[in-house]
Amino acid sequence: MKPVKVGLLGLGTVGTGVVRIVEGHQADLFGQAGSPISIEKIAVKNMAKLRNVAIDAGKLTEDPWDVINDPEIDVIVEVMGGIDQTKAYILEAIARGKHVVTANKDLMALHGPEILAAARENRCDVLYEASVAGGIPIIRTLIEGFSSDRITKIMGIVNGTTNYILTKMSREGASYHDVLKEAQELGYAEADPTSDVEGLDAARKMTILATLGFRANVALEDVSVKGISSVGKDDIAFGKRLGYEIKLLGIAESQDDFISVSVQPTLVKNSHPIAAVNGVFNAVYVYGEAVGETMFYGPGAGELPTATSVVADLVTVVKNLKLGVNGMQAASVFKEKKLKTDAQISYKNFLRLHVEDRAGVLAKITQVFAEYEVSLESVIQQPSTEHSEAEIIVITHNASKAAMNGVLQAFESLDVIRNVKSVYRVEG
Ligand SMILES: NC(=O)C1=CN([C@@H]2O[C@H](COP(=O)(O)OP(=O)(O)OC[C@H]3O[C@@H](n4cnc5c(N)ncnc54)[C@H](OP(=O)(O)O)[C@@H]3O)[C@@H](O)[C@H]2O)C=CC1
Ligand SMILES: N[C@@H](CC=O)C(=O)O
Ligand code: NA
Repeated sequence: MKPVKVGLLGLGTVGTGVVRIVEGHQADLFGQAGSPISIEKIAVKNMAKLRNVAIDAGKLTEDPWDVINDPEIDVIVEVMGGIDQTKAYILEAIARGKHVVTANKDLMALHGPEILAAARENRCDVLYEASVAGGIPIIRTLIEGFSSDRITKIMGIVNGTTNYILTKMSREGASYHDVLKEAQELGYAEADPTSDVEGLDAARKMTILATLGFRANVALEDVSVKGISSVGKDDIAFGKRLGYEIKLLGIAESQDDFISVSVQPTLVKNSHPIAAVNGVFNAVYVYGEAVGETMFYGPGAGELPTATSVVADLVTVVKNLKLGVNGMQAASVFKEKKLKTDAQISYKNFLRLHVEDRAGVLAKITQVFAEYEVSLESVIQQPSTEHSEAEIIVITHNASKAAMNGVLQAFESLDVIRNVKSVYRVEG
């Protein structure tokens, strides 16, 4: 039987896993897809590099166009990363009638609608399960599993690198920089890890999840983003004492079709299942009006978990080829996008303030909260290590983002406050 011919763009962490699974699971893949699958060509940056998997050197090329332009290739698997040039390769592949499987969230978050429209027009599949939460089949779940429900909240740990860093900082008191280096060595981090630690990678993934979950085209610029580079060991320790873990959470919410999407370090109550997600593991919590609470858990990065999702998409493409239905999935994005204003977005907050240690300070601070109608759940005061200074920890009830911005601005000119050490969203 003629195999389905695959062209691979990239043979790094994920590409190596794809080769291993396609080679190692041939019989199972054949059983499921109904055709043999053969990797025919592989584009890499440097052909001289030593590889971690046995490869016929004749299959390698340093020019991705050799793969795209090959009329024998049926499916392009893009696991090399990059945005503009990679988009050009993918659009040309689609124009030539090739199906595409990609792990590239950067590309899908920025240009997904354009690429998917081109795919529909050319009756091609473009599948991207590996782009969000590595080995967790969350994209399929949102498109198919929840097609009958209205989703109102998606909350996720969707970046393995930062969860690995925060876990090691919390459990072992490890240094941020040492653990980041370790995550890079393990193949979890992006080529430029700034996008992991500053939250951009998670924001790209939340753009994709919110688009699919709320069925409206959410854009990357709609996501407010804060990363973990300013999270200190003392924040983690304070959180722990109060019964919280700090996690980099992506949070997408929809109320009456008005949506908000954000990524930020968040204090998560220990009793919430997402607080127990550690190391490189990811989890996506989805709340649907009918189904209620659900949560999906698994490895978010790394060679074989990510490649599992890539190859599962490849099997879907081959099954669709058998059925003659490639590129014919119903569009699941059909709603007009309506974004919440800061006055409509509300959540609990944790604040750590360094203040002057004298009578009347607490009253002045609580007065500011009262002026902005922010009510408080708890206030704790303790001596600071600095002379004549006290530390105040406040947890608010749900308060609008607009009101909290007002409070923080007022604190800038409040003489008794020496320093707003940290402000975190609180969940759970
Ligand atoms: N690592 C992970 O856990 C996950 C990664 N992803 C995504 O998967 C993609 C790949 O990630 P990963 O495998 O970690 O990346 P790597 O950096 O490990 O691998 C990239 C591969 O692409 C090749 N490559 C890069 N640029 C070019 C180019 N211009 N022409 C030809 N080949 C090129 C490199 O060649 P050479 O080997 O010669 O340098 C390398 O083989 C990215 O989009 C990433 O965001 C998604 C989920 C998880
Ligand atoms: N760098 C990413 C890789 C997977 O998408 C992460 O750490 O999650
Ligand atoms: Na996934």
